[in-house]
Amino acid sequence: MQYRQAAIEQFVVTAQQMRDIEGRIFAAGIPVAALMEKVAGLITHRIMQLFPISLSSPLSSHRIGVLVGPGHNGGDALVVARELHFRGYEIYVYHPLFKQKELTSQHLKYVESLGIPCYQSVEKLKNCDLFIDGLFGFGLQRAIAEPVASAINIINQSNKPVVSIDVPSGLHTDTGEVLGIAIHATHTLCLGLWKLGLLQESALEYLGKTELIDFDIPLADIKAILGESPKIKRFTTQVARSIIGKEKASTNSTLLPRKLVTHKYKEGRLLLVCGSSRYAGAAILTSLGARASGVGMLTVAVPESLKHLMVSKLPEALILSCPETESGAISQLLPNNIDLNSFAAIACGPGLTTDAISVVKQLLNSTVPLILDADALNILAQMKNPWLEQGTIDKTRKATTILTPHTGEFSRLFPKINEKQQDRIKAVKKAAKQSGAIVLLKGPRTAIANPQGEIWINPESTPALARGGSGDVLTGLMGGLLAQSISREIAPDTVTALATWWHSQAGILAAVERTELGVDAFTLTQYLMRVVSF
Ligand SMILES: NC(=O)C1=CN([C@@H]2O[C@H](COP(=O)(O)OP(=O)(O)OC[C@H]3O[C@@H](n4cnc5c(N)ncnc54)[C@H](OP(=O)(O)O)[C@@H]3O)[C@@H](O)[C@H]2O)[C@@H](O)CC1
Ligand SMILES: Nc1ncnc2c1ncn2[C@@H]1O[C@H](COP(=O)(O)OP(=O)(O)O)[C@@H](O)[C@H]1O
Ligand SMILES: [K+]
Repeated sequence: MQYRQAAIEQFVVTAQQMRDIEGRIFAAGIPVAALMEKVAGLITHRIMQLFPISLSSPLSSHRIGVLVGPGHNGGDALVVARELHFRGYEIYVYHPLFKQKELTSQHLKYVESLGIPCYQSVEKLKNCDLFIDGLFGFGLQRAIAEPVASAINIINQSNKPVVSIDVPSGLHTDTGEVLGIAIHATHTLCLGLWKLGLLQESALEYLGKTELIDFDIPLADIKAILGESPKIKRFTTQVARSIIGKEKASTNSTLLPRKLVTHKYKEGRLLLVCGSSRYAGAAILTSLGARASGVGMLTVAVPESLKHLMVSKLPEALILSCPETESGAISQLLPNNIDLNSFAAIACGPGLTTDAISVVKQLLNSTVPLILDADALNILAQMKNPWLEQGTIDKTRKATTILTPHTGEFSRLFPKINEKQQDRIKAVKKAAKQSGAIVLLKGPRTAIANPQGEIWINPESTPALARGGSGDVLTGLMGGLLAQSISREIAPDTVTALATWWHSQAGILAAVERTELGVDAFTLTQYLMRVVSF
């Protein structure tokens, strides 16, 4: 059961994949109507938990407006309407379109026969306290037209809670794009498997709280369509925990438990290259992110003028003071005697300024797993390196390369990928294939792709992280994890996703305790450890 839940929460489907899975289970014999009853029963149960008929209910009355579209999303809504009616709720149905699928039309007929008022004007539902949105699900094909568009507008203006069945009506199931207008839900009960569009940034403002209603689609049918190892997955807390599961914890259980017999160099040697006299704080924040990862040995290369500051902030780290340019950036060389290939991983970029170009070139020539962020990405973009278009960065470097752009850095690095902005998942997939690197596209729904087209999506985050310096923390944390992962055989794209998950969860925890405005980047570093002491 636990295995099923963990697996099902990871899967992500397009509308076509959902249709294909649905097709298999119908072909195997389950009647469409039986499945609809089952699904709608689960939705009813959940709505009754969220909005019970009791003194503790968030509703002032129990009048519920049910919005019914022409397809099976509308059919689900009608079964929910019928069941809630029998449970004592006062139901009003709005069904704007005459042409309905057969099953939907039958349910409407029965609902009408029960004396439940059914209207073609949404105005008649104006006294309802709650709306259930069954206008369109994954069958929405084109922009919403009148009269439904105006009805959605009225519902959105009402400021009442709205529970959307499967997806908020009006959102494209795959891209999350708004097709004309969309329902602003307060709750989205996604049916069976997570729809890709619900993980796209453009959908976020419309979703409200999201949850999956598992209706027991056999895993074999899911795997038959998505493959044994699905290409797109959500990086859930269970995934993070399963990484622990691969190791036997010798002492207390933390994210990456250690063997009893070990030493600092076995627990990861990380080199950070960051900071300038202009952006000294970036070097500190990146280092504190790395510190929180538990990395065994941290070395930080900074311009020589930052050395004392860094020593005072990070007494445990080895600070390499590098010669600097007139502008205060790290210049041509790290100290000559440094053997870059002795590190398990290198992370470079925060606060560098674009004057540190020679250093980035030098690091690209190393054969160590390398994370490039911030100005290192801007430098890479300026270099117009052919690797970015030939998919050969990893092969040429003979080591993993991880690029962590936000949207602006992404468009500078990959100017030719002018996918419709909505489909960030498609864009990051193309970027990874085109460059041969692992690419992490930052934002409210960060997505990570490897060159083989495998994608992790970080499903939870908080706008509290939209704050200068929080990306620097991520780079350090990721560097520390990457350095430690080498001996643990965790794939680098998984490490990238693990760092992203950890960073977001720390932001969420900090925002709960301190509000969204209380999560400055330094504070964020102080919350990281609390997330993973499971
Ligand atoms: N998969 C599963 O396992 C299960 C799925 N279930 C449920 O089924 C839902 C999917 O049902 P669905 O395929 O009938 O599609 P749905 O979204 O209701 O609407 C399609 C209808 O709308 C129409 N239409 C399209 N665009 C339009 C527009 N702009 N303006 C006007 N009309 C438009 C289109 O007709 P068309 O005009 O294109 O011929 C068609 O009639 C799914 O989301 C879930 O709730 C569960 O019951 C059981 C398990
Ligand atoms: N609205 C948001 N919701 C969730 N996470 C966000 C949001 N905005 C930014 N973030 C996260 O915060 C971090 C910001 O990184 P970045 O843009 O590089 O900032 P900086 O360079 O100032 O450190 C990224 O991890 C990003 O995913
Ligand atoms: K819907």
